[in-house]
Amino acid sequence: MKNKIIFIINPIAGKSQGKLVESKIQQVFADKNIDFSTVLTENAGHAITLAKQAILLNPTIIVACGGDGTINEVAQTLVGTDIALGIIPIGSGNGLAANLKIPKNIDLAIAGILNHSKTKIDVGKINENYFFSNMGLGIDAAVIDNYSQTKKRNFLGYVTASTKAMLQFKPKKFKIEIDQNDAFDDAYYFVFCSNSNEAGYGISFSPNAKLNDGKLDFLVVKKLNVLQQLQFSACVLGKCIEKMNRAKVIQINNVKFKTDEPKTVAQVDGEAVIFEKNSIEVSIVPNALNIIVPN
Ligand SMILES: Nc1ncnc2c1ncn2[C@@H]1O[C@H](COP(=O)(O)OP(=O)(O)OP(=O)(O)O)[C@@H](O)[C@H]1O
Repeated sequence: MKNKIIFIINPIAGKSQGKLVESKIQQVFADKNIDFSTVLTENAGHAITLAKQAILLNPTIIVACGGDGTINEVAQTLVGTDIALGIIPIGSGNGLAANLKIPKNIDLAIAGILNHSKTKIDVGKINENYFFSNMGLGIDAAVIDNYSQTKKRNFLGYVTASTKAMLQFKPKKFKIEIDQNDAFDDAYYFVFCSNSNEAGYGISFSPNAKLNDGKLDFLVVKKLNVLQQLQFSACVLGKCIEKMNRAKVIQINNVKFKTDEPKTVAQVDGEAVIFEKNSIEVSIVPNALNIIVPN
């Protein structure tokens, strides 16, 4: 079947290279006898609308050009369809693209859209929505919440947001049910479910996670004092959190979080999301997304 490719480009992702990417795509694809088109997002959430409109045109591939937030919006609409997701990673963190070994170099990433293989990956589900990389309810959610309020969409922005979160964060109380069994009931510093093995910038909280193992890697860390928080940061950098005795790492199918708080701030694929329910359910949907990766 002849490919028809639609590129959805976030112009403000990462270093705001969206327009440059659009012109490079047009240069590369113009003489390739491939049916393609490009469209730029205009605001947060717009990629969902654009992807729904794109699906009506019967493409074979929709390419998300942006970071994990843009990928999340585009891929939401593709779960369970035959249309494959492509990625040109021009975000700041680019965790999912790193796991899929999609190059950050724009020219190489575009070349990988032309010369690709198809595969399937698992998809995470949080209440009614999907995630593709990871979600969290602890300090990471506080970091992302701070980051969403900063204008610096780069590593320095994350460092500033992390420092502020470390100074202000109060552990969150959850009753946690795993695979239909009561498992934990405590106050937590870190609560994280991951489909992918990278969270962005080469940082990993779940180095053993696999995108196609039909499982989520679940990590909880009980509340920590200041020294233990420093140990946690060192363990994140050393990719060995599971060695901390206040941490538990388990592979799971689903998890339910119950809280007495009226609102819970979560991070979902690196974007802050507020849940106004006292129950949050997270599960894995195996092989639910077609994806293309460079050959
Ligand atoms: N034109 C736009 N103006 C403002 N925000 C936009 C626009 N288009 C998309 N967005 C929003 O920008 C946010 C950030 O996008 P994205 O996650 O792709 O980049 P990033 O945060 O730089 O990368 P990463 O998530 O990999 O760190 C998303 O929430 C998306 O909805």
